Amino acid sequence: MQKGTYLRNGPGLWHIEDYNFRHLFDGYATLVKLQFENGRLIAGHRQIESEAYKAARKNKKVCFREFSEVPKYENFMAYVGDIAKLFSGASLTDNANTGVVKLGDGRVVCLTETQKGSLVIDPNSLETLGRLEYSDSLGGLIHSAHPIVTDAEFLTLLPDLVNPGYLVVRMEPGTNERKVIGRVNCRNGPAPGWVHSFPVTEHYVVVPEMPLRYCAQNLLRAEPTPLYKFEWHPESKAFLHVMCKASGKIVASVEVPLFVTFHFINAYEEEDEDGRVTAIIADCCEHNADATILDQLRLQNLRSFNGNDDLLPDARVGRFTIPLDGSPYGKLESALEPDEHGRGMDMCSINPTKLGKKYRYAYACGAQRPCHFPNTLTKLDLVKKKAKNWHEAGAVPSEPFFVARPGATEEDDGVVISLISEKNGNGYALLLDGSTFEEIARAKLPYGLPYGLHGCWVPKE
Ligand SMILES: CC1=C[C@H](O/C=C(C)\C=C\C2=C(C)CCCC2(C)C)OC1=O
Ligand SMILES: CC(/C=C/C=O)=C\C=C\O
Ligand SMILES: [Fe+2]
Repeated sequence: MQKGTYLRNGPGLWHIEDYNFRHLFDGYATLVKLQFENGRLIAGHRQIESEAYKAARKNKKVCFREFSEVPKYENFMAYVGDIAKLFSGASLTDNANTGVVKLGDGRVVCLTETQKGSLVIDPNSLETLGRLEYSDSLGGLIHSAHPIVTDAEFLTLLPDLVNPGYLVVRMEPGTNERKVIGRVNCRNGPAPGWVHSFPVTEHYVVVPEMPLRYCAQNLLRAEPTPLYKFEWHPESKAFLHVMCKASGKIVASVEVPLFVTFHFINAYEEEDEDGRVTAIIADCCEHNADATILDQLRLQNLRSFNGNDDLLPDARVGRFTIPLDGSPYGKLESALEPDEHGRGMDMCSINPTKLGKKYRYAYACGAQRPCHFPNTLTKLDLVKKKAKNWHEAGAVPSEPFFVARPGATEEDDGVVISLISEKNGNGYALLLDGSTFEEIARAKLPYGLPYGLHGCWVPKE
């Protein structure tokens, strides 16, 4: 196996003193590393030292606005003061608990939905080095938690809550300056749809406009609503916009069936026999247009599985077809029969060399029911429309992360890394063969780790 370090980020600490958080996404970020070297594995974990985390530790209470937790105000004036700080972003969290990416210039950055929560870390010591201060003046407070990162660029979306739309921006390695590629105006709705992630093809950026939209009112609330900072607007419909990366021009903007997704898997350009691009295909982990998955990720629900009740809402690989011939509608279908993966589907990865290109395989978490949370690792063959599943009773695996074998020519030639939380609270690192999906190795960890979200690979130079 290639020498290098797998890093995984995620919310990992869900209490301050005796106050317990309610939602999975509220936890203070915990970074985990698995360092592969000369056939040995060195593991470690560390809390990310965000301002939000440090302030909570110091003051023994929540001090910033997290995903659903907000500071408890001593009096009405304190509340009003905090609302004012919301508009400047000062009261928003920088708890970078969602993902971790390696930029083309070697910096490793942990991210969340807030722009201020872009924190540079040391991949060896896991030390928090400081904030990535964007040097442009694009402003805004939020961005997509999943930028598209390659050695050549960092692409992301900046939702505009005032004038509903999205800026598509690009940052070059070695700089902190995002430059605007173009802007998409929302087709409908009081606010932009949530953009936790978005897909790209070789030449285009796909901007999703989900009917699960940001909600300014919910942002101001002290108590969480069932959809947290969002609102479900089926009447506002759903759209996908396609922007040319080189010119910033919108080449398609189609209405699609209602959908709910956190994670796009990949996208690519479909060509006719003359090599002309006729359509864009975009795949995502789609929750059957049901936003209740967000509330299902409350810790009380996740921790209350009794072995019998089946509470995980159905999900599938949603495949969008976006025609580029000016037609007003796009299609949404299941890319394979959802029963292939137990009707659970999230936390996906692909071979990064296939980013934006026609691809065959994806790795994700599926379900072996009954369950409350995705509990299998699944390899999806999107050509044969088949899935191969890994499952161990009572275990919860985190996102399967694909690392190609050096010199590989086949798409699935590599290993899949996942961290497994066992029923008894212990945990281990699991390596599956990317091709056969059989176990290659497992390494028991000296202590259990919290569930985590997204990872990246930092090769050893
Ligand atoms: C995972 C994961 C974490 C996460 O969100 C965390 C925050 C702090 C999100 C905050 C917000 C929104 C979700 C909507 C708009 C406002 C704002 C408060 C920034 O989301 C995840 O999926
Ligand atoms: C854990 C999850 C979403 C994470 C977002 O980053 C979804 C699980 C759903 O089935
Ligand atoms: Fe995510």
